[in-house]
Amino acid sequence: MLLQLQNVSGGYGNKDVVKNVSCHAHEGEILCLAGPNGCGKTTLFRLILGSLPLSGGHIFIDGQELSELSPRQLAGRIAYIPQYHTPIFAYTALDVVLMGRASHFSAFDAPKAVDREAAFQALETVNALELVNQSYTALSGGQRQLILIARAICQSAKIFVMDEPAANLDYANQQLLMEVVTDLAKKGYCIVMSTHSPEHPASIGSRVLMMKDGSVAAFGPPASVITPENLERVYGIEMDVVAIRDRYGCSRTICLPVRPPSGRESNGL
Ligand SMILES: Nc1ncnc2c1ncn2[C@@H]1O[C@H](COP(=O)(O)OP(=O)(O)OP(=O)(O)O)[C@@H](O)[C@H]1O
Repeated sequence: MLLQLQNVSGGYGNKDVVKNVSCHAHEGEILCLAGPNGCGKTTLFRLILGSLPLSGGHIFIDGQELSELSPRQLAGRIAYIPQYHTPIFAYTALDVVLMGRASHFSAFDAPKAVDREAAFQALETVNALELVNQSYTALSGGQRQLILIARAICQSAKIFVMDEPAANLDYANQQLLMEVVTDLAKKGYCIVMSTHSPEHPASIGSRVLMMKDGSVAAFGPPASVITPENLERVYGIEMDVVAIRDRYGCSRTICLPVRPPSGRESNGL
C-alpha cells in the first residue's frame, strides 16, 4: 500500500478541520477526493504533505510513518502538483521541470546531464516535449499543468497530490488531463486528486473518498460512493447517476441534478 491514512485528524490552531479520516491507495490507483467547498480536502492534502501537523492518527507513505521521513525523503516519495503556479522569473518549461530534481542535487550544484535526461524523459511521458524551450509564463493553463506533472515525475516520487487539477481548464483540456492522469496510474503512479465534478471519480477513480464537514462520508470504489443517496447527503442536491454508452460503445457515468436547487427558477438561472 503506497498511502495509508489511519484515523487522521488535524487543522489550524487547536481546531480540527479534518476529523478521524481513514483511507488508502495502492500503486497504480487514482484516489479521488470529493466533497463540498470547505469540507477539508485541501487541509487533508496539507496533512498528507506534512505541511500541517497531525493532531491524531497516522499517515504511512510506502509503509513508513510520515513523521519519520526527512523533507528530502518525503520529496522522493510524494510530489505536490499545484493547480496554478506563477514563477517570479521567466523560466523556460525545461527550467520548471528541472526544479523537480532539486532534491537530487545540493543548493550550489547546477543540474547535470543525468538531470536534464530525466527532465526530457518526464516531458516525453506527458507528451509535452515540444514545449521544452518555451517560456513557462507564456503557456496556457493546460500546458502548465503538463509541465507541473513532468516536474513531479522528475522528482522521482510515486505519489502525486493534485488539488483540483481540472478547476481552471476548459472541457478539452480537462479531458486531456484525465487521460494523462489515467496513463500515469497505468505506469504505476498513485494519484491523489480532489475534484468538484462527481463524473471525474466516476470515470477514472479507483477509489473515492467523499468528505463532509471534515469527516469521511463514504470511501470505496466509485460505483459504491458516487450514488444518488451519497450525493444528496453530501451536497444537499438530488442527483441522478446514469450509466450510458458513448458512440464508441464505451460505458460512461454521468451525474445530473434532478431539478434546479430551490429559488433558482425564480431568478431566471
Ligand atoms: N490557513 C487556515 N487557517 C484557518 N482555517 C483555515 C485555513 N485554511 C482553511 N481553513 C478552513 O478550513 C476549512 C476547510 O478548508 P479547505 O480549504 O481544507 O476546504 P476544501 O474542501 O479544500 O474547500 P474548497 O473545495 O473550497 O477548496 C474551511 O472552513 C476553511 O475556512
